[in-house]
Amino acid sequence: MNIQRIKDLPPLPQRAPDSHKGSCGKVLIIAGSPGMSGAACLAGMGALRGGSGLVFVATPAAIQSIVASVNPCYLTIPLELDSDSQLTSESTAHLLDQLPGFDAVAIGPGCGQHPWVRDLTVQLYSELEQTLIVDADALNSLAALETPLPDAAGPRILTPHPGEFSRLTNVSIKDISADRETHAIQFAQKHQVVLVLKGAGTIVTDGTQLAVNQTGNAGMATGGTGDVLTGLTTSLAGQGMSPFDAAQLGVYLHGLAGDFAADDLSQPAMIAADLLDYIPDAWRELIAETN
Ligand SMILES: NC(=O)C1=CN([C@@H]2O[C@H](COP(=O)(O)OP(=O)(O)OC[C@H]3O[C@@H](n4cnc5c(N)ncnc54)[C@H](O)[C@@H]3O)[C@@H](O)[C@H]2O)[C@@H](O)CC1
Ligand SMILES: Nc1ncnc2c1ncn2[C@@H]1O[C@H](COP(=O)(O)OP(=O)(O)O)[C@@H](O)[C@H]1O
Ligand SMILES: [Mg+2]
Repeated sequence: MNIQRIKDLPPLPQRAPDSHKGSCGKVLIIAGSPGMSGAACLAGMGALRGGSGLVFVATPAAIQSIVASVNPCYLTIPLELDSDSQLTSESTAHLLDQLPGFDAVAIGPGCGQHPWVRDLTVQLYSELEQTLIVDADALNSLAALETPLPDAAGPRILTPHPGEFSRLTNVSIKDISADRETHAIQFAQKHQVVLVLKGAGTIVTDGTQLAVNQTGNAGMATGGTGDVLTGLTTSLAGQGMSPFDAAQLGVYLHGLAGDFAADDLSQPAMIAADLLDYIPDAWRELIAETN
């Protein structure tokens, strides 16, 4: 199959003067667990900085107050767990009832490898009609399945780093690193997903198109930067961008924010939360370039 190499960025989501929070995308991020509340916060704030009109973060009830206290701009939904680490039936019903109202959904950052994460990931992967961004422990849940990936009811964007991709494919990190493009394209074709293979020169491919990202730097090799990307990509998908375009633009903006952060703060000192403070500069540069 001929692969189309994409060099140009897609058009940016438009924000009409009469836009309101109901027209800029409403997204849901399912993230976090005790000890990893930060991943939920970083992903939620990444979605806010991406431009979403409304961001909801669903997180285990035990850490809801921690997550909510970090930023007042997203809303939180408590996930009630039973003694088997499963969602209670009331909590499942409450979450599923709200799903049709979201424009895009993400699952995985900081969720840990618990039964509720595995079951909810599989259910959303197969049944959600909107774009689903699958990251971190949701990827690990898919990798642990004894069956092939389920058929998906809607577009899927998978955002593994090489370690997660290795678990998904049963190919060693060394072999993946030797030919990142081929492994990414084959996976995207086989599973009909947009695959974002992270790391220096992040690859975005849907199996027919391929973009190799040119922004970003080694200062981004610090915990939590991927969680910010999940939020950003979910936000762009929720603003109506196609899954491939949302992934390509999200990765580009994320890396550009990282480059601005490194310029000001240095690669060693920058941390994931700094990316959130530099996404505005990245947006400004992109908006100026396209005007
Ligand atoms: N503040 C927080 O709450 C944070 C929570 N996190 C969560 O921590 C959990 C574990 O995720 P981790 O990703 O840390 O652990 P993993 O065990 O999934 O992956 C880490 C390993 O993957 C490999 N790897 C990653 N990037 C690579 C690259 N570019 N090239 C080659 N190999 C690479 C390395 O072997 C590395 O040790 C997830 O739920 C994640 O979302 C992290 O996102 C860090 C921040
Ligand atoms: N050397 C690097 N150059 C460019 N980008 C990098 C580099 N190292 C890490 N990144 C980026 O940082 C992010 C790390 O994501 P991930 O490994 O999921 O981190 P975490 O799970 O800790 O949030 C990815 O977007 C990745 O592309
Ligand atoms: Mg990650």
